[in-house]
Amino acid sequence: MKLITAVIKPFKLDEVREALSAIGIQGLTVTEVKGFGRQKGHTELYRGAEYVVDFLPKIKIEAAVADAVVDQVIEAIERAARTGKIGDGKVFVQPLEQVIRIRTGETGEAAL
Ligand SMILES: Nc1ncnc2c1ncn2[C@@H]1O[C@H](COP(=O)(O)OP(=O)(O)OP(=O)(O)O)[C@@H](O)[C@H]1O
Repeated sequence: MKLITAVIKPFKLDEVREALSAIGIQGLTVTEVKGFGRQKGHTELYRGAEYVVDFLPKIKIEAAVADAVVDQVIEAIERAARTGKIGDGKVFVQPLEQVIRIRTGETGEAAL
């Protein structure tokens, strides 16, 4: 299993969620975050307003997925979140040791 973390532009959240649902991803955690990439200190347009601050609002998405679908998930996020402009975000992939569904005690991929 892998934990896929993506940091995306907030207005892309719906498209990314739909793309992930379409390939059968059943669970997702979403957090409002702030961050910067290589364009630190530059301006970026966010909902019509220009930001000249270092930290820009972003959305962090976390999905625990089976190894077999990792590539599909990355492709779906890339396709849905890309505008081609700076700040489109990043996808991080980490090994995931264990998942436990608290209600049933199921573990591993059965708990995803
Ligand atoms: N190395 C990193 N570590 C942790 N978070 C990062 C890192 N790089 C980017 N992020 C997060 O991803 C968000 C979007 O990154 P961003 O797309 O600006 O990266 P970039 O490398 O500058 O790419 P681009 O040139 O397309 O803007 C940042 O605001 C930050 O929250």
